[in-house]
Amino acid sequence: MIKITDLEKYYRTEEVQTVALNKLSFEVKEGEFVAIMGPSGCGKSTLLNIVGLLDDPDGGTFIFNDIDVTNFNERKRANLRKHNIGFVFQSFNLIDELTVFENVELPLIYTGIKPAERKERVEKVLEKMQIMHRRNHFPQQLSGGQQQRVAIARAVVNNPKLILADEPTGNLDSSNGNEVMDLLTELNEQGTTIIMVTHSEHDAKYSHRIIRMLDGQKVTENILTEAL
Ligand SMILES: Nc1ncnc2c1ncn2[C@@H]1O[C@H](COP(=O)(O)OP(=O)(O)OP(=O)(O)O)[C@@H](O)[C@H]1O
Repeated sequence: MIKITDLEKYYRTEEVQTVALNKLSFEVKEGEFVAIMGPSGCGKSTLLNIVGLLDDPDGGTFIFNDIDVTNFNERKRANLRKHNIGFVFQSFNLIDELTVFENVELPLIYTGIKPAERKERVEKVLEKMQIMHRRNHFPQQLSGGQQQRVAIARAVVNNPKLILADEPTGNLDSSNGNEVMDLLTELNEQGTTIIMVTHSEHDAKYSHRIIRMLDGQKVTENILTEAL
């Protein structure tokens, strides 16, 4: 599904140039659950932004679903992104002014789904995430664990092939964190490919494979289990 070869990304300010990704290469197959680990500043978020088609690399190639997307412009990237990729962030990134239902409905509006079908799909995913009883609440009225369940509902409502999760349990206690990891595992078992950045060895154990990074490069890879 993903083939990255010699990926490079630089950040330039007037005085200095930071190498965020230094000829990084790896592959992720459809159905895999991959964890990415490494110290602060090693380039994990930069990598996730490129894989999520939110940013473009300065060198190397990126193949997504057999398409070379390395030089896609923003319009083409956005189109591919909204149909194929769901995002889950550490800080949930829900819109405070919208209800639970409206937050989850938003990606369906972007992809042009009609209201009746939107209602059906949002309700189905809220049921699945066991948050239906809070459908008319606003994010601030929910616990952290509930907010992350809403964020996962929003990430999956368009049935993306790929979920990118950036420290999804970073703001949760261990019981809510485990619940989120169980949800991600369940989605993976149903066929969704997952790439998760984490600082937690505990969370990384839910994955099939751990890629460890240092200074913008891959240093090791541990295979834990085979993907289904
Ligand atoms: N917008 C930016 N401008 C300048 N430098 C940046 C920018 N974004 C990231 N960097 C630098 O690029 C390098 C990689 O950053 P990145 O955020 O990808 O690391 P990370 O592994 O995700 O870190 P963390 O675990 O702390 O989130 C760091 O040295 C960082 O300071």
